[in-house]
Amino acid sequence: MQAERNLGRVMATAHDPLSVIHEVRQQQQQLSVIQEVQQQKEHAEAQYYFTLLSGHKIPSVGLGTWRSGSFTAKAVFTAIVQAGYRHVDTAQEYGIQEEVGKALKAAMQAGIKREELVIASKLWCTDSAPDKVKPALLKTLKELELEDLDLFLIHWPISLKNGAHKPPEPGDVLEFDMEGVWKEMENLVRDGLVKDIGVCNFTVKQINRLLECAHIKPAVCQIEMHPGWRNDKMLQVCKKHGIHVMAFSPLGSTKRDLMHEPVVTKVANKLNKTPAQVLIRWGIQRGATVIPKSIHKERIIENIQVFNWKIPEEDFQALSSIKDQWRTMGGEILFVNEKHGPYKNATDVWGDDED
Ligand SMILES: NC(=O)C1=CN([C@@H]2O[C@H](COP(=O)(O)OP(=O)(O)OC[C@H]3O[C@@H](n4cnc5c(N)ncnc54)[C@H](OP(=O)(O)O)[C@@H]3O)[C@@H](O)[C@H]2O)C=CC1
Ligand SMILES: O=C1CO[C@H](CO)[C@@H](O)[C@@H]1O
Repeated sequence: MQAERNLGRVMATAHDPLSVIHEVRQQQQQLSVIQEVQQQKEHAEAQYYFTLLSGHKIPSVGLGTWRSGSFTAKAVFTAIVQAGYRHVDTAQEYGIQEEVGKALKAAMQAGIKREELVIASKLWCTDSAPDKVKPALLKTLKELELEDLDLFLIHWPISLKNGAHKPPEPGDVLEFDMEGVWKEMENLVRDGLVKDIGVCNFTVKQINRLLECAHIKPAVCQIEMHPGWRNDKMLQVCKKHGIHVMAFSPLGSTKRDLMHEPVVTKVANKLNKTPAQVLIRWGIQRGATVIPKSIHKERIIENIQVFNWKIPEEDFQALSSIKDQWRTMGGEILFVNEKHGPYKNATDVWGDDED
């Protein structure tokens, strides 16, 4: 608009015809750059959101906060105010929700509106019992200093007793009342405390069981997903039911060096992007929201520069062909190979809960 006004002013006031032509050309160039930037911005914004079953929008990139420790508040504030993130993923279990809350408050004081933000948290296993769901949510809201939450997820399809060991021991595991817990999750939506509800780490069988008893379908299923653990079956099943997938540990977390995987570095070099950007973009192109964690400003910014470019089909296929497939999440917390845990082993997706 400003360039258009300037252009009009030049036309109206200039006397020398040659200088008028020169200035008009300059202004036209300026105008087309502005238009291009505006189009790119709109394009990036359009790419930044997916729509959930409820009709609410969810960003395709969010900031992960697990293990962010004392750097959490700074990382969250940087992500929102300096890097343009509008989605933060956290959990009661991470022990940093008060830090997240401080950063959200500061971001809102800096002019970000609450309704622009999608804040997700999770119900920890020691609260995975019907009578504990609402108190757990209220505690989370208090820590985050929010009146409502955008997304509340069952963290694991498992119930643990209070004071369970970390990692839990077999004697810590209780019967998981999926139907009862989900009913209480639904009540949170009805009470206006939560906009959308969902699950994490569910197996295909558990998703199917949940769909049989749910009155409100899970909007989101958060699972480990990256080229080293594609999780194809879960992705397919979720897509079939319109459940949006949120990919955790998209960079391989701290256990898997995906950023030096030859195919990842090859594609990154070819596209002139970083390995992290290629991994994040790969998840988005599969239709998922991706939640990389970083406490470093330059990486936080880098990890959201994943719009206005695409991984070409042949490179996408190459990234989707890594043979060595295993989840980074599981073994260390005894959810894998545990009688009551969801998975039989690190490559199982169906789960043994009904075997
Ligand atoms: N629902 C669930 O059960 C689970 C949910 N999650 C969620 O998913 C989020 C992401 O997963 P997470 O396991 O943390 O792992 P990520 O795959 O996001 O990897 C995080 C690691 O990558 C580093 N890193 C980040 N960006 C870059 C970059 N551009 N270049 C190089 N290194 C980088 C980080 O270091 P640094 O911080 O030093 O930059 C950190 O060591 C979690 O934080 C959590 O919110 C995770 C696991 C389970
Ligand atoms: O999100 C996650 C990260 O931290 C937890 C352990 O404390 C995991 O269980 C989990 O799934």
